[in-house]
This record gives sequence, structure tokens and C-alpha cells, in this order.
Amino acid sequence: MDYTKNAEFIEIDGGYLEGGGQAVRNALSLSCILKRPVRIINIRANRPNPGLSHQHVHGVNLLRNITKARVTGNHMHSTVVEFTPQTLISDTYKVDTRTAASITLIYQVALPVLLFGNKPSRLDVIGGTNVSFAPQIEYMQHVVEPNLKHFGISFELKVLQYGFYPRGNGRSVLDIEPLSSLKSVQLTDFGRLKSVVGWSYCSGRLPKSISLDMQQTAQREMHRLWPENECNIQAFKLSPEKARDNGAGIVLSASTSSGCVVGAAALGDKNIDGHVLGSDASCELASYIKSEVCIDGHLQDQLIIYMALASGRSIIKTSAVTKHTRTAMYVAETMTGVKFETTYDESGQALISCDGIGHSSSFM
Ligand SMILES: Nc1ncnc2c1ncn2[C@@H]1O[C@H](COP(=O)(O)OP(=O)(O)OP(=O)(O)O)[C@@H](O)[C@H]1O
Repeated sequence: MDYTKNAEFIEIDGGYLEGGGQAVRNALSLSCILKRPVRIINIRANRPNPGLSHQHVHGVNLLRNITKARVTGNHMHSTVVEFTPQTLISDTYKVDTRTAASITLIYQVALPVLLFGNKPSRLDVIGGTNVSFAPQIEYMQHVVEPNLKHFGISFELKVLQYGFYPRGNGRSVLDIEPLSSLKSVQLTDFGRLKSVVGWSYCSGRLPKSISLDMQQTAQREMHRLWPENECNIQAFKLSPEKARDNGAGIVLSASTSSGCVVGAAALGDKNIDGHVLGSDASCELASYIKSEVCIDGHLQDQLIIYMALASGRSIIKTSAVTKHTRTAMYVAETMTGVKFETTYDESGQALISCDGIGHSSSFM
């Protein structure tokens, strides 16, 4: 059915619960996938600077280009967007944010859409690869990617240049393979911890000792708790060709015998202390491993859209349900009609499930 002809807008309240950019991204992605016009009101109402910011404007405009959508409100500080998609064109899309806007959040809005295209697509984006309140690029490569594989999703992500707050200047390329439909996932069996891998980096004028401090602290914590398991964290200083500015951070990823991958990360800000960052990331990762959850606290909200679209019943075992996740459920329920359920197992971990709508590509 072509919903775009004389169709009513579905309304999403962008101020609901978390009231951040995630609701805007999910609502627009689903609008494009389902070809249903959406009106998003109260955009980022719970943020100190409400309305669309750079990253969100670039995300809206990228989806406009991909779907030849009719759009109003796609400008900075806009608190209402009306978006009517027309089609879906697989292609190479370039976005230059000219800021440190998160590249991974721009991928987050367009990846689910381009999956349902008729041929492979490429997203070549300039912005921040490793910035706060967003997945670091290594998290997307080593935590998001293996988890999306369970849905049948396949992508390749290459970093050409690292970019940090405030200047950005990072660049990465995401190659997306199209698919006909998403498989449902059953991620409830943690199995046994197999190994931990990690990336501890710094750049610019920051000394390599910061990377080494992050690495050693995180590695020590992992060895203390799981002395039998391999923990291999690489510590490096990025070359000036790879990163022009100062930046430091660590991303960890734990794999289990049943195919689960959980991650944790920390990012340097001002007054960087490598030991503190290493400890923050390893303590977060340790809490997921100890509680044997299959999906970490950050990935949770990022999987909701895929669960809603998949064919059949999906279920994930995860840590305390976040406001981001409950917001993503509200958007997915409103746009697709699915119903999410949250229950708790005997150890108190959350089990999130839904019967997906089994969306299928109109091209395959
Ligand atoms: N450390 C992290 N690791 C992985 N993912 C993260 C991390 N921090 C945040 N995220 C993810 O980034 C997304 C942030 O969404 P959110 O709505 O807060 O951000 P936003 O679009 O930048 O808008 P806002 O500026 O309104 O916060 C969520 O999917 C969240 O799970």
C-alpha cells in the first residue's frame, strides 16, 4: 500500500520520557521504512538546548535525500518536523557535518532504512568518530556489528580519519548490504565468558602513556575477576595522519560461548586520567559479565527498531531498562503497532520481547 498518498501524519511526541534525539531518529527511520508520513513534535524537549541540533538536521536531510521526502522543520532548533517519504534510493551518500556531530548517530538513522534498498549503499560521513553520549566508532564496529548480524544484517565500517570534540574532522565509510527481511533474535543465553578484546587510543598532543594507563587498568581488572580468560586490549597512539586533534578513549568488547557480545566504553574529556577511564570501562563491562546479560545497557535501545521490524518473536536479556529504551519502544509501538513486553528473570535481569511485524523489502 502506498501510504504517502493523502495519508495522515502519525504523531510522535519527541518530549516523551528521554526527550532526546533518539526518538527523532527512530521515528524518521520507521517513517522511511514503512512509507508513513510522520510529524514529530516537542523535539528534544528534555535537553537544555531543545530542538534539532547539527547531527539531527544532517540526519533528517540525509533521509530526505534517500527517500526524496517532503520535509518541513529541517533546520537548527526546530521543535516540529513533518516528514513524508516518497521512495527509497540505494546509493552513495556523503554527509559533511562540519562539526563534531556524531557519525555513528548519523549511521543510526540511515542504516535501518538502506537495509531495505534494492542494492548496496555507502554512507561516507565527516564529523566526530568518538564523541560523548554516542557510540564510539569501535563500539559500532565491534559491539553493534556482531549483534546486528543476528538479525541477518551485514555491514562494513572503515575509519579513514578519527575526529573528536570540538573540531570533528573524522571520516568513516559504512557499506551496507541490503536484505529482504530481518530475522528475529533470541539473545537470552549468556553461556560462558570466552574473551575480552579492547582498543585503547590517544592522539594529538596527548602522550601514549594515557593509552597504556587505560589498557593496564582495564586489563588488570579483567584478569583479577576472570584470570582464566584471555583479555587482549591494544594500546596505541593514533598517527597525525589518522587523527589531527587530541582525543583519548577506550572501548571493550566481551564475547561468550553462546555468541553474545557485550561492550563498554569510556571517553576522555578535560583533565584526562587514563586509569580512571580504564576503570570506568572495565567496571561497566564487568557488571554485564557478572549479571550474564546478553545485551549491554547502551545497545538495548539501539535494537528496539530491529526487533519491531523482524519476522517473528524476538527476545533479549539485558540490564536495567533505560529511558532511551522505553522511548524507543514508545516510538516503535506507535509507528508499527507492535507491543513490547518487559519481564524479569529469576536473577532480576530484564527480558524484552515483541512479535515483530515481519517487514519485507519491496525490492527483493
Ligand atoms: N557510551 C555509549 N556507548 C554506546 N552507545 C551509546 C553510548 N552513549 C550513548 N549511546 C547511544 O547513543 C544514542 C544517544 O541518543 P540520544 O537521544 O541521547 O542522543 P542525541 O541524538 O545525541 O540527542 P541528545 O543531544 O538529545 O542527547 C543512544 O542510542 C545511546 O544508546
